[in-house]
Order: sequence, then C-alpha cells, then structure tokens
Amino acid sequence: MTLEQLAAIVARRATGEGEASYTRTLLAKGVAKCAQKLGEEAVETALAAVGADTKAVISETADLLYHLVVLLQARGVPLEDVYAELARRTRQSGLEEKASRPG
Ligand SMILES: N=c1c2ncn([C@@H]3O[C@H](COP(=O)(O)OP(=O)(O)OP(=O)(O)O)[C@@H](O)[C@H]3O)c2ncn1[C@@H]1O[C@H](COP(=O)(O)O)[C@@H](O)[C@H]1O
Repeated sequence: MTLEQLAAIVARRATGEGEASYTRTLLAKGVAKCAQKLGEEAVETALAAVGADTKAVISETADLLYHLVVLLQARGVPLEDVYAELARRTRQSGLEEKASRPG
C-alpha cells in the first residue's frame, strides 16, 4: 500500500456514503481532532523508536502515516503538493552539494 493509495481511500471515505468508517468519523470531528490524533501518533512513534521492539516502530509509523494522510485530507492539502515541496528541496540540496564540491 502506497501513500497515494491510502490517500485515495481516505478521500473516498470523506465523500462517500455508506457503512460506518473510522476515517469518516474522525474527519467529521474536524481538523483540530485530526491534528490531535497526529500528535499522539507522533509521540507514540518517537517512543517506539527509542525502544527495542522493531515491530512496534513499524506499527506506530503506519498509524502515524495514516493519521498524516487524514489530516492532509481534513485540511484539503493534496499529497502531490507535499511531494512537490520535497522535490523542490531535493533540487536545492543538489545544487548546494555541487556548489560545495571542490573543483
Ligand atoms: N491505516 C489505517 C489505520 N491506521 C490506524 N487506524 C485506526 O486508528 C485508530 C487509532 O487508534 P486509537 O486507539 O489511537 O484511537 P481511538 O481510541 O480508537 O480513537 P480516539 O477516540 O482517540 O479518536 C484505530 O481505531 C485504528 O483502527 C486506521 N484506520 C484506517 N486505516 C486505513 O483507512 C482505510 C479506511 O478505514 P475505515 O475508515 O475504518 O473504513 C482502511 O482500509 C485502512 O487502509
């Protein structure tokens, strides 16, 4: 499952009718609740990262990424815009690398 696939599922949950969905319930609570959940999952991921249980790191990271995608949906920010920002930074750091190389 990629972030794009997850974002597509989350977007469908946001607009779709039908059976109960954790995602739809969370989105209905608004941006502040989604942000709070993201913060909680970030702390849980950080705590897992300094522990010994690698499976916990993976599981908490999956929770974190899911809640990040939900928050972006709640704020109306497309994943593509985040990718574009990452790409912009990559180009910049590439130029800096070249500029700092001797010769
Ligand atoms: N990846 C996830 C995912 N990761 C975590 N979670 C849910 O996130 C919740 C977080 O657990 P917590 O104990 O922190 O939260 P809680 O106490 O239940 O809720 P709060 O009262 O704190 O808000 C759990 O209910 C998890 O099931 C997820 N729920 C959904 N997805 C994806 O979203 C898709 C749509 O899911 P539904 O909206 O449930 O259909 C699924 O097919 C998955 O791909």
